[in-house]
Amino acid sequence: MKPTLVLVGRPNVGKSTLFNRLTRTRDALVADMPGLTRDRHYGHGKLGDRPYLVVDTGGFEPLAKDGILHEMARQTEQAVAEADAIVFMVDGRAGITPQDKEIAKKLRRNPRPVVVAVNKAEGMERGVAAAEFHTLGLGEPLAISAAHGDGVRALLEQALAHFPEEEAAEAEDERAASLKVAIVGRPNVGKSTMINALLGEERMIAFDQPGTTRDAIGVDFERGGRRYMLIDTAGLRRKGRVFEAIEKFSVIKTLQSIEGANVVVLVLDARQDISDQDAHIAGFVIESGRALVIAVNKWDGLDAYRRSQIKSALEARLRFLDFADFHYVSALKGLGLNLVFRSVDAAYRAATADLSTPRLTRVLIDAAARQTPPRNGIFRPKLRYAHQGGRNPPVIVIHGNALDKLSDAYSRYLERAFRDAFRLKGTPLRIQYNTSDNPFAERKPAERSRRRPRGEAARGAVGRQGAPKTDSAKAGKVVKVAAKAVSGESGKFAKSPESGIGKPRRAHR
Ligand SMILES: Nc1nc2c(ncn2[C@@H]2O[C@H](COP(=O)(O)OP(=O)(O)OP(=O)(O)O)[C@@H](O)[C@H]2O)c(=O)[nH]1
Ligand SMILES: Nc1nc2c(ncn2[C@@H]2O[C@H](COP(=O)(O)OP(=O)(O)OP(=O)(O)O)[C@@H](O)[C@H]2O)c(=O)[nH]1
Repeated sequence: MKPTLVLVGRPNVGKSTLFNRLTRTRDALVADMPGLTRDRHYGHGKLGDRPYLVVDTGGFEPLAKDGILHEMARQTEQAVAEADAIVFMVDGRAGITPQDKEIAKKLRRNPRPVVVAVNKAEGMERGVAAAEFHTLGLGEPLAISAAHGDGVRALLEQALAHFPEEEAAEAEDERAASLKVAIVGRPNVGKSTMINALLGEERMIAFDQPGTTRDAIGVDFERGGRRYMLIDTAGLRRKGRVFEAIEKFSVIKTLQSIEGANVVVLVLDARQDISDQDAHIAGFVIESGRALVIAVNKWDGLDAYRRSQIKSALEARLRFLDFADFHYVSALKGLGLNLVFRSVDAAYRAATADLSTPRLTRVLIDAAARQTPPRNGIFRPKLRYAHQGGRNPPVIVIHGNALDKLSDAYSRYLERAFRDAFRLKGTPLRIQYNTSDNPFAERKPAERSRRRPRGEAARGAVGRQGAPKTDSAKAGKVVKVAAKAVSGESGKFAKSPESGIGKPRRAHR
């Protein structure tokens, strides 16, 4: 399982700046999906090949006794208790404050590894910046600059040092005997009721004790002749011979169980409006590349008018989930769960499908024949062939020329064509473009200006020169999804959850 890093520190030390830096590549994956907003508090990151999850706790207020700050402190304490490693951020310019000491006191009692990050240390002598923070009693502090990136790699290396590198285990897991299912959703949507309904009905096979605290508890069960493992999200506890879901909502458990699952069942509450939290959890599932089934719960006792109202509201708000099956269920009455599991199976099949190169290419060529990729300036994108670049989620790599000039709308058109042809229902799908050299890219500027075509076209050609993609284009590898992440790196990041952190230009599921 991916290790989870939790960022703590008093307000304004730079946690969200660091969070953005640690998670910046994720933006490219899920941008451009209508209606999808992202939570600024949790996301994916990578150090080289090593993936991790990161959670920004935002204003940790250990001194608050009641009200909203108290609630925030409670959530932070829960995150700290569930973290794999903690990054404790302090402000190297402000020096130690009483609040820092208070937080340090709590962290010293925590058994998890803690790294002290002394932020805003750019332009300062590293040793000097970090020196006074030794007195926090949490080991060697590291001087960093979240804004400029200095020291961030060393910080990550230290924070992740305790965790073994993930090996090819995941690929093996894919074919494991039982299909791993996570049932997730915000508090009170009925997850526990659903889990109890599932487990209560079914014969228990085994109960896996957690080997370490990082391993989620899983419960095996059989349904319709197939084996599943339900990954613990709601806090499954054994009560005599039955299992009971008891614990309260936990962000980290939710993230980890999504990561550990083959298929995620996202439970929504038909009687409540869709909230940002619902959309954020869904967004995280897509980011993780997990197959997804939606269960709209509490469907019992609603009249026809109310039901149609709810359906159209869901459609409007969750358009970015149109690749997934929606089921309208009642966990309380045990209705509709069979259909949910049928979709779970189908989504997993789609996620792990083998897509043959000849068929992919045929679908691509047919799609291009039905609708030619529109010209973009002087560029006429040309689609040549496609092959599968990965599974779970499926990755389709398309080869051709000037593919970085394809519009988002055309990309979505291609995605629909692949989804229809291969019946890829319930799984995110990633499309990558591998474009051949741009004939203008290698020429010297002088030569280019001599040969410059007129008008729009000329501006297009010159404009490309400074684009961040040029290097990778030369290498014959423009992977569109990655392009923006690079350009979003510098400068100030917005903090609003709606702001999309530097708005990637385009991306694909
Ligand atoms: N000089 C300098 N300023 C920084 C650095 N990192 C963050 N800042 C600034 O510090 C201020 C606070 O940064 P945030 O990332 O919002 O801090 P935070 O800890 O998330 O704050 P809360 O959300 O209130 O908890 C902003 O004005 C940042 O621009 C850094 O490395 N160097
Ligand atoms: N009418 C109706 N009520 C339901 C249904 N499923 C759950 N509920 C009720 O919704 C409430 C919340 O259900 P839980 O199963 O505790 O929800 P949860 O998502 O596990 O909530 P947390 O434990 O807080 O994460 C309870 O009062 C349930 O009885 C349903 O299908 N129909």
